[in-house]
Amino acid sequence: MITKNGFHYWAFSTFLLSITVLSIIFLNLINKRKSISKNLKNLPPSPPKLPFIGNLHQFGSLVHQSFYLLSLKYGPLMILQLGEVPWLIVSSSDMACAIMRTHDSIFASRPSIVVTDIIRFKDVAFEPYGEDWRQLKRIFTTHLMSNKMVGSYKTVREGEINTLVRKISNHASLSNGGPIELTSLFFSFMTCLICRIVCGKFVLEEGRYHAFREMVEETFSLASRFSIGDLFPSMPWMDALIGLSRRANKNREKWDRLLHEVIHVHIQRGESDGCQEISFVDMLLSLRNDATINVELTTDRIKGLIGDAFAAGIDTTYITLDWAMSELLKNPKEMKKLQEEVRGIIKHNNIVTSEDLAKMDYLRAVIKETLRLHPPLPLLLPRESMEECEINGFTIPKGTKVIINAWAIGREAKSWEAAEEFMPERFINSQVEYKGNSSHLIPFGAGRRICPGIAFATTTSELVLANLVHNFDWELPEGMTIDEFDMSESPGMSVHRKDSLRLVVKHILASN
Ligand code: HEM
Repeated sequence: MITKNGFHYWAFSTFLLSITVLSIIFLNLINKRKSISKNLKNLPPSPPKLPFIGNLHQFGSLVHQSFYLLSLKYGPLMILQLGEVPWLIVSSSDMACAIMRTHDSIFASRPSIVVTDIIRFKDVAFEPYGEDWRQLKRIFTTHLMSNKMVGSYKTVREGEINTLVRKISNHASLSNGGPIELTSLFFSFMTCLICRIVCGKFVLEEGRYHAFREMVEETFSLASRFSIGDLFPSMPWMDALIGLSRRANKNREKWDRLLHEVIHVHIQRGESDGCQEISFVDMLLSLRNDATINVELTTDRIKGLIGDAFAAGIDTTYITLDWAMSELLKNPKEMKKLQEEVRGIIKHNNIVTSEDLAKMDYLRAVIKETLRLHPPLPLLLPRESMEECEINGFTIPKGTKVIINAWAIGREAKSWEAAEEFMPERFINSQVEYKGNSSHLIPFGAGRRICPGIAFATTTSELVLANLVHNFDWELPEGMTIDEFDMSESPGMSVHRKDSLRLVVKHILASN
């Protein structure tokens, strides 16, 4: 029972406690407000927002183009509120340089993304910055994508190019001038090539190619958008409600089964099964006992590394081929110049080989110009800051999610004359390289997170393109004028042509 005094004592202490708690909350609020307004004062500008959706209403399905238009008004560093989450959008080469070079160590992490978090194994591309990522990237770069390894894929690459050229020749001789669908040919070519390098020829022979192709298509369609959970983290259940989480989990299970089977088959066959091609999977399995590797190569990590090669290597490279051919058809003078270069160098053979590429400056310029105008990942891959820092007088808080608009940077008026035009000549005698110190040409990103597949992707694209323009003449489908040839983009994380590329193969070299 509470006495009168006791009651007073209880009431008084409750009163004191309440005052203390309220004061703490009040002081906290004031402090928070102070720190928010301190940060707000220095934050990059933002377009006006609507309640709840933020700036989501200000862009259409081609997000990189909408970001570009907004950046013309709000500047090269702007904050867009995507639902509940603020994102820093970077749209100039100077600001990209500040993020990916000057402050690279701060911006080298990746944010969590709902779908990729479900689908991925322990991989390189989406692993947050840290020792695990460092070790996995070293393995990926040294044992799959080093210049030496890229050189060693010569036979496989040229074999697949031969098959591609044969398919096109057959079409040309049988089709009576009907158009050939190049987009799906490029996709098949890249899937076969990556399959052979990563898993070995026998995987292709055993029909798993179709399974990989299906998986890559499904993964890209899933990973190509922000989920509701990314935009509104307070409502993660929405993704389950609309079935996205179930689709992503199903995709993960399918990858798991496929990769498990590939690893299991490799372990059973061993390296000494008489197959001449030592694949990336063989290499990874042998590295499990290598004392120089500073990370345990668990099955999850091996799956992650294989998954990266498929997810990062196929789509990006075949998109480059699609856009390069499209630009050459849209610009016949440039096509002629390229054919003259290639045919001038390759006089007697009908297959261009890796050794011939060194002499083809215009060809290299065509691929660079294609990647400037059509970076396959126009917004690169997202980054996240690990500390607060200051850029261009603005405060960028720790944990800021960052998008770098390579598509906009490829069109920046101060870096590129007649930026919208396809002019490969601009790269002849120019110092601009993908890995160079400038941040004008960044289709592969830059800094610690730079794409490890540059040498592989550029050699492969150059070689395919050289063979296509050397062996064949190309025209638009009958009745279509250059002005009618549609160069529209389709929405997504990787940006394809809206329509698949259909062209007429007009003439085949006599030697074929
Ligand atoms: C034209 C073809 C390609 C393009 C345009 C491209 C573009 C990119 C871009 C923009 C990034 C993010 C870079 C950043 O955050 O700064 C990236 C990362 C990556 N790419 Fe590529 N890529 C291509 C081909 C390849 C190939 C052939 C492979 C391997 C088979 C590959 C493997 C990777 C990996 C593993 C990462 C993650 C790197 C990391 O997070 O540290 N890419 N790529």
